[in-house]
Amino acid sequence: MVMPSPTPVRTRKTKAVGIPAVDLSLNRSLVIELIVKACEDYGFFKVTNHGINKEVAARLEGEAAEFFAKPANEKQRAGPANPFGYDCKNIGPNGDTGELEYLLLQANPLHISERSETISSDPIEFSRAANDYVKWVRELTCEILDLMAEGLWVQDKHVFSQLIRDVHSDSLLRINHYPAVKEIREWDSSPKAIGFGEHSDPQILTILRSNDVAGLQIRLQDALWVPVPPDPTGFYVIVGDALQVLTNGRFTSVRHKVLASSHKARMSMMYFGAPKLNTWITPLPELVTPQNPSLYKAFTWSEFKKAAYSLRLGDTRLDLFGN
Ligand SMILES: C=C1C[C@]23C[C@@]1(O)CC[C@H]2[C@@]12CC[C@H](O)[C@@](C)(C(=O)O1)[C@H]2[C@@H]3C(=O)O
Ligand SMILES: O=C(O)CCC(=O)C(=O)O
Ligand SMILES: [Fe+2]
Repeated sequence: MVMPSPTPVRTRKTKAVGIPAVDLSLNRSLVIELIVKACEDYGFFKVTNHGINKEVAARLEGEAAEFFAKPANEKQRAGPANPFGYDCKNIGPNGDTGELEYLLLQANPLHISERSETISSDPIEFSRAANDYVKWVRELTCEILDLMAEGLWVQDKHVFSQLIRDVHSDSLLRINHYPAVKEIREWDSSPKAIGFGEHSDPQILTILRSNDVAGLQIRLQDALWVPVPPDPTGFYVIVGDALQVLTNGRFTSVRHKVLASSHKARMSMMYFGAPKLNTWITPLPELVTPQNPSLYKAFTWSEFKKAAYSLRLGDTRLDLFGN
């Protein structure tokens, strides 16, 4: 009998590229320069020295781990996610699937505390942990958006962050759990299971934090995929479609995906910063010039969301709104 070769076979094209990292404690003008460059080249970067106490993420991660460890029938009490709550393997309303289970919540205290009743036997503790996390991560999102606005030389430095700060902002909190894969055959050339398929995030900015388990990959502009090393001490920043439009294409929303291929479960927590539903999303006037005419038609966040939810996960929805 011929045994399979023990040599790992590369099934997809990936590239060994360093992910941009920005130390937020550095000099402000250097931080701004690094952020703008990362958003133009990658639509993605890591932040370190962000000022968020590690206990804040650890508490929510602990609460979520307790929830995901429950028997399936108990978890289903918090679902299905249409669009909010718990779900397993189904992503969105149009037949997309992945090797994960998740909680998807609106990032406001009332919604979180109502939902906590079906998520935890100690709902007060769960909602405290989730609301605390959201509060800190929203601050970080706004700080980064202000740095971006400054780097783009727009007049109103809070032009992006005020959209997220609005009490009626449509921001979301998502906690994904990718169960461990029982057997990984290094020599197996079959494609790795898709945890979360290729897509861009529709919102303005996503702040992602994961445990120490790999799986996330981003797609570069030359279409090569880059694995993102997990770092529970940092936060990854993802430019969303709405920020691409607001910056008239100067920042690009990054396509990303998660491969489910580890012996250990991956847990990730995403805060998706979004405006309120009736906000107009249109390129900032400062970024529209005769040399750079507006690339997009004006639309409301509600119209864009409706389009996103009528499409599949991997579809490029911005094509529908181009000039
Ligand atoms: C297939 C879908 C799932 C999604 C809504 C959509 O119709 C297309 C966008 C998807 C996405 C990706 C980023 C976020 O995880 C998410 C919550 C979002 O706002 O857009 C998901 C949506 C979802 O899982 O409901
Ligand atoms: O789970 C992850 O690491 C990323 C998930 C993701 O991209 C999403 O939920 O939109
Ligand atoms: Fe995403």
